[in-house]
Amino acid sequence: KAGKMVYFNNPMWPGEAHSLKVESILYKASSDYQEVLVFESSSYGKVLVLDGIVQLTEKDECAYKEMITHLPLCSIPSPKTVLVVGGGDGGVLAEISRHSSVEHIDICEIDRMVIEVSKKFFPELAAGFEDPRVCLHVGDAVEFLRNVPEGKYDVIIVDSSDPVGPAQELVEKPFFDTLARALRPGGVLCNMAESMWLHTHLIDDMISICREIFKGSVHYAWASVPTYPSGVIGFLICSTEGPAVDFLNPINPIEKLEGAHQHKRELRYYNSQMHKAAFSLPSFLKREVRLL
Ligand SMILES: NCCCN[C@H]1CC[C@H](N)CC1
Repeated sequence: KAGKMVYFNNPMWPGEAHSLKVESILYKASSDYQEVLVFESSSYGKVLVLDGIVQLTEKDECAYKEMITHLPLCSIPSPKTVLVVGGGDGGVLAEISRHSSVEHIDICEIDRMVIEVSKKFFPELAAGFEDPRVCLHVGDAVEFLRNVPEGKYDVIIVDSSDPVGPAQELVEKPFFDTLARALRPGGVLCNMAESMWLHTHLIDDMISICREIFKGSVHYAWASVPTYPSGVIGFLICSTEGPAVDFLNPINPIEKLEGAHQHKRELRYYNSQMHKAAFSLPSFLKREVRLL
């Protein structure tokens, strides 16, 4: 209700909750997959919530979408074909479209309601769907990837929700196998990889799986997102065997990116320094996920 605080607690972060003050509820319905809620908050703009978990707020969504997109796309020379798994709000699509080398973007989002709700309440993000290079597939990415030709993509971005609902399968080994098969040699995968403060077991499991499958390299990077539990979110960035990828030194410098895109929107979080810094990890994490 308006004026009330809404609390986000969840088995993914037992014993803690994050709260935001609600000015007004803008949308609330259940899709075939999850409950979809949009509300106007007092201090973070509009907020998109799926099954009681904050997915994005207007104030800080820039950090997540810019980093999950430009960390991989600025790491390889002229990426051409990109796949987004999830990402139904369109924010990542809008970021990918800044890269003039990209010729084709597939997106596979399971829940059509997320796309429609984003078009209505987050038009700046949903503008990503208007790019002529974008091809939308509504369905289960596990199924979609089974029918993708081997080595099709330069980059795959898994912009998923938490593995406690429709996204459960997206952190399991069989899915990573299909991702690796869909990438060309030297291709890059960038996955949402939860919080270093809350999920080191899950991160460790994901890194172990990726180390088996991606023989190029496996790195963990992170960004500050105040409305995500513990205020940070991580990214697992891997490359398949093939041309070496130096993730820590972006080769598509942001200046070029700034000039290349025809968008009037400037980047709000990503830049070359933040790119490099994102791979600097606290000692406890390096020990716990054996990234020493
Ligand atoms: N496309 C919007 C972001 C989706 N990813 C988020 C990662 C962290 C989660 N706790 C919530 C969703």
